[in-house]
Amino acid sequence: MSGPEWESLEQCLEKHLPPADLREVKRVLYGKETRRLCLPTAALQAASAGDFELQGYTFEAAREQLRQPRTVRVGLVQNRTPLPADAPVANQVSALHRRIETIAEVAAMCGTNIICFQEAWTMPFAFCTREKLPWTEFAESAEDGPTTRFCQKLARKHDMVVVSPMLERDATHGDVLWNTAVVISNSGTVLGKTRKNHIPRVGDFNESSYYMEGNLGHPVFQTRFGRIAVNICYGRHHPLNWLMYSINGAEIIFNPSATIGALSESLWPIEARNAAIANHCFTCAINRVGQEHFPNEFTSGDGKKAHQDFGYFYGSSYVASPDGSRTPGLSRNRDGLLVVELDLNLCRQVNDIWNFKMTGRYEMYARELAEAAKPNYSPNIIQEF
Ligand SMILES: NC(=O)NCCC(=O)O
Repeated sequence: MSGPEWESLEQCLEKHLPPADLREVKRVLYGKETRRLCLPTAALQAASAGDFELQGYTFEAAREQLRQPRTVRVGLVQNRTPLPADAPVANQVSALHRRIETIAEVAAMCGTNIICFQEAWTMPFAFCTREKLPWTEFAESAEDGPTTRFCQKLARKHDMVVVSPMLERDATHGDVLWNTAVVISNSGTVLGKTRKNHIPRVGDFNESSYYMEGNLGHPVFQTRFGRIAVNICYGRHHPLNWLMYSINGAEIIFNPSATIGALSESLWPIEARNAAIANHCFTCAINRVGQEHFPNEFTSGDGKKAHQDFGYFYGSSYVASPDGSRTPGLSRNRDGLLVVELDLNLCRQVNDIWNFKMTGRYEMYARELAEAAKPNYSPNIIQEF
């Protein structure tokens, strides 16, 4: 399994394919070509000085007679944890705040309207360890914890909606922890929060030791720049999870993630993209980068020797559009900001072509699922003997 030495699929294709083949391969792999977005020189220089990748693309929609284009710029941030996992908790959080502040500054220079960070962005992804301290100390109030206050400042300063996926401690309701994304309006107001609905129990993803499945359903947030939802990481393997955000009207669904190459790299380009196609919406897949080492060895009951790291977080963040096209991914090995311009009119335009909302047999599925979820359900198999 490749680590940082293999930069990206795109770079590999570009290196090895003659231009005519590359064009055809990209057409098949990525759909209609996304145009590169012209980004300000000052932003490119600041990204280079800050040692992170900056890429920009744009998805176009047809001009309509009665509706103006609904153009929005989203910013996807992928990053390493700047300090080692055994540094003091407060130092790790503040180093991450500083890193994100720098990247958000560049996002603002690129005209970003909605920015989203990676899953549990204020901490190392320590859920592999199953240890409680110090990792539970990274949890904060979603409403007024230091990270939310930090994001409110960013939102106000840059007139930007901020999606902040973090470990939540709900002190009002039994001090319970949740894997949450806080959505902060461009005015700086906390618009609300959403919680991870599906908790992995695979490999070293021992997250159920920390929090339960979310209890807030599938909220969609009406922002000044469009209706958005957040399907946190492992939720992307559940098509019905995407569907429910879409049924509630999401035009853009963010998928902040933390996932490693050995487990999911071959699924990564497919799942969020398929969700964009199936639900006539834009999806934004964000993954963290690098390898995180933990002070103590851990095992996960899967026969592997005790180890101190999770594996390689392969970045590769990208945006997919309702017409099935997608941007190239950010690299597998660098911090990065992907700025993508979307015309939200494309959601309805593709809906009118493919009609998945119209042809979806929701009432039939609802009836059959209600039956299938009963303990005495007997699967509808017809057989000769
Ligand atoms: N963070 C998380 O849910 N990871 C699970 C692994 C995956 O879904 O690829």
